[in-house]
Amino acid sequence: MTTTQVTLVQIDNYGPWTVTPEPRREMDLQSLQSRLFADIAEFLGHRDGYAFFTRFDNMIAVTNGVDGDALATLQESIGNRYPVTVSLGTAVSDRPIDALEAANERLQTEGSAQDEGRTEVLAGEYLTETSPGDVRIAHFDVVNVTGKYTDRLNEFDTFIDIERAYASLMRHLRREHGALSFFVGGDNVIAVCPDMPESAFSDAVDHVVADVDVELQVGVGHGASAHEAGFAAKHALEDCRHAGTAVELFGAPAASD
Ligand SMILES: Nc1nc2c(ncn2[C@@H]2O[C@H](COP(=O)(O)OP(=O)(O)OP(=O)(O)O)[C@@H](O)[C@H]2O)c(=O)[nH]1
Repeated sequence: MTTTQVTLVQIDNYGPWTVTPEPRREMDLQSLQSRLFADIAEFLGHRDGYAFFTRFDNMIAVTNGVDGDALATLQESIGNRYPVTVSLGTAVSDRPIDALEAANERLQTEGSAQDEGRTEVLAGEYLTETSPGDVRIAHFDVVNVTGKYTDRLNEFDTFIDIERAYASLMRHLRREHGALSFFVGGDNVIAVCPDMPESAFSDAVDHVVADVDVELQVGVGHGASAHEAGFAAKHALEDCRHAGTAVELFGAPAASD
């Protein structure tokens, strides 16, 4: 059974800050947001967590193995170095969407994202132990994106097709399984999944072909942390490339089939 620890990172009162005392230059906001994401990704990555940029003002992280003290250090360091602060809500569940819901609620009950009195909330529950079956990651990519898209179409039309495939996949996995899928660049989507049978991954690939006519392949891995599971998934994806298969599982077998 998977046990995913999810942390919601929310920039405090960011909307008002972006327009005070008047609207700020857009590229200044973009560089602030990407630097903040890079810092959070680096901090959590060194502790074997994964961070996803999602909307940048809110980011979602898988933090199995990271405790409240470490997150407090992250929060303090951001407060010292940036003109904004962050709140961090964390929760644990067997389904990633349920962990995120609970993490989100921890911030929502403390006040609005645009409440100037609600800053630097650090709330949550943290796993005290980790085990190899806790995190399951599925790493999807488009089969031969270079030959079919990058070397043939202009970048914007390629982007439209990749985003359509991402939207189709993320909705399907959210609806059917409570998984959280994130576009991570290029033609890659990383899905944080609960226990799912192998057939669920081939169903997801079939769904995207039928829905938007984009062919995906996927490697699936387990681990005690996001890094361990994600690394195994990358190896499984390499197996797809070599074997020409759509789905490969790495390590422990899927829960049931
Ligand atoms: N985030 C992330 N991006 C990757 C990774 N591997 C490749 N990419 C991105 O995906 C793009 C396409 O690379 P590939 O997926 O290897 O190319 P492809 O033509 O689809 O080849 P096949 O996957 O073998 O079918 C690269 O330009 C990178 O931007 C990865 O592990 N993580």
